[in-house]
Amino acid sequence: MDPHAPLLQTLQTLTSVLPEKLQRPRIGIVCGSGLSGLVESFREVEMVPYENLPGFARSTVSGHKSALAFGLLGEGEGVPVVAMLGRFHRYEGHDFPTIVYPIRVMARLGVKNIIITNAAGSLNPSIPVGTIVVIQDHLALPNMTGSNPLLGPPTSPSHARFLPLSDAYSPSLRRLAFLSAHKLALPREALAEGTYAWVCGPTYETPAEGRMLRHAGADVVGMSTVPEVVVAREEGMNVLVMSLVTNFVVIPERYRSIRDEVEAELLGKKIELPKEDVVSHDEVLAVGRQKAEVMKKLVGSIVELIPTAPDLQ
Ligand SMILES: O=P(O)(O)O[C@@H]1C[C@H](O)[C@@H](CO)O1
Ligand SMILES: Nc1nc2[nH]cnc2c(=O)[nH]1
Repeated sequence: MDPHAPLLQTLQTLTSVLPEKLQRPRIGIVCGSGLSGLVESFREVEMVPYENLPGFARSTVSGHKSALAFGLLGEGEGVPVVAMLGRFHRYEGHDFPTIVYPIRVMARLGVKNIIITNAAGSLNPSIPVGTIVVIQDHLALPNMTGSNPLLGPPTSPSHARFLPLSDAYSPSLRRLAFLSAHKLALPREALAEGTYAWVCGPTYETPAEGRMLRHAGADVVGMSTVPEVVVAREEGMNVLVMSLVTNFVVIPERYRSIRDEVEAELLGKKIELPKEDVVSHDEVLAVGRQKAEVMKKLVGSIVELIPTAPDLQ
């Protein structure tokens, strides 16, 4: 896809369908798997299906809708926001310009701060299922091995050819996440800080892959987000990422030994087998539903605080 061609048309379509007060959202939100319920706290919502927007693909993953939601969030007049209800993943077969196209649209609408959510597996025994992890850094194997979302000519002459990512995750926005958790009286363990590993998917990790990512310093792993972060940074946005831990990545301390089992069997002995877990997308969506309310409140509170932070304007 030529990423430039439909941008103007997308913007014209949005201007023609949106009331004036929703046309310049200040904050963008990306809803991860099972987290589209975030839109329930918007007021004066206008939904624009992706199929009506030139350049937008359709999400094919359950737990992801296919619409942009515009609305007002927070007390008083409210802050104009736009949310992606459904994102595009590389494993669905979308190319990078398509995956990040909505982020480029948000940037042209005037979004300066973006809150990206996702569902992720925990690699860290001290980060249990249900925790919301405020991401401080990432490990992107695809970026490092030839599948970087910025491959190819820059989309704009104003974009840096070599984008630094050492400052990708805004400390000011991360601060607001923890302040909000305090304001909402969430227990301390509801939130954690950590590093997100991006893998292409759609396969979940083998135990050896999970172990490697853990040893490499990742706390959670998922199949999205990093392309959006990279492009949001290229577009000059401040980025906050919050991962909802929906499962533990299966990393057994030791492998089940088929040889031991056979040898025991031959000696007439019985071996106690450890329970073997496998992760499923249904489990991922179920935890998303359980934690939807907390995530909604947290995002709402952060959105309300952003206009009060001078360095985020
Ligand atoms: O879109 P996100 O990253 O929230 O979705 C995660 C990663 C896969 O798309 C899916 C796997 O269960 O959930
Ligand atoms: N790669 C990956 N993505 C996920 N999304 C939700 N859980 C997981 C997981 O365990 N691994």
